Amino acid sequence: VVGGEVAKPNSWPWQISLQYQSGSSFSHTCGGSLIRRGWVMTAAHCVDTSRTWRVVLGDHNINSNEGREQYKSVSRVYIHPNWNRNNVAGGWDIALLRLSSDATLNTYVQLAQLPPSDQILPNNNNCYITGWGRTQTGGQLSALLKQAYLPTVDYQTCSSSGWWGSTVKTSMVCAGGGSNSGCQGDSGGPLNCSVNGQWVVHGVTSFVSSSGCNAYRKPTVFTRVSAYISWMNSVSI
Ligand SMILES: CC(C)c1ccc(NC(=O)[C@H](Cc2ccccc2)NC(=O)[C@H](CCCC[NH3+])NC(=O)C(F)(F)F)cc1
Repeated sequence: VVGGEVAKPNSWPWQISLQYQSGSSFSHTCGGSLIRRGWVMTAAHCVDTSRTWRVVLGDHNINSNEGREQYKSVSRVYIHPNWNRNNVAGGWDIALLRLSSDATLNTYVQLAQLPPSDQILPNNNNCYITGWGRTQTGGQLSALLKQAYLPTVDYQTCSSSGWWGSTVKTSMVCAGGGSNSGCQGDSGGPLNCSVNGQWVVHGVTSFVSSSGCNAYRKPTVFTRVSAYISWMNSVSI
């Protein structure tokens, strides 16, 4: 997350850290959202390589064990069948992870609220991106979970010339486009939007401009969750 601030610990209790085994330890690679006690929603591009994954729930500092974490291995990865790893602009950048055992829900670990099928937010809706991703283009991961105010940019604007043009599809959500943005390592994490006074996960962090994470008029692009509700239900969730 470029810009924004360190989040109050466990204030986004559905946020998870997706980590892969490297040697004898695990490394953070992406974010995700706990959507059922045994299921995590993340980006397809996060899991389209075969690795040993683990999901950390209830985390704040990914480099230390603060006692609130739950560590889960992943028993199965469901990548959207239409995902094309050579074309992130094609969309379909969504995947579900079946956990080896159910999470325990408590103050630090809660389920995300998902939107109704095909709900589209208005322009400039109040949203926050959260994650442990790089804090600058080419910078380092954040040890502490960060949040940044990232209001939605509607499709008409986001797909116009000077913005993303035809790279962005209606199955995506744009947010930001100013000094705040997502960045590598935030992939798969939630775009948390305030709807009727509740936080609803409307986006899965998908891509930023290759000329820089917070490039002007290149909002962070998210998979639009409301476009995939039926697919997620079909994965026997
Ligand atoms: C033109 C279109 C096909 C397109 C292709 C690629 C991108 N962006 C990218 O590929 C930039 C590259 C990058 C590297 C370093 C620093 C900044 C940006 N990376 C990204 O946007 C990666 C997803 C890559 C998926 C494909 N493997 N996502 C993210 O960094 C995140 F966290 F914002 F979601 C954007 C659009």
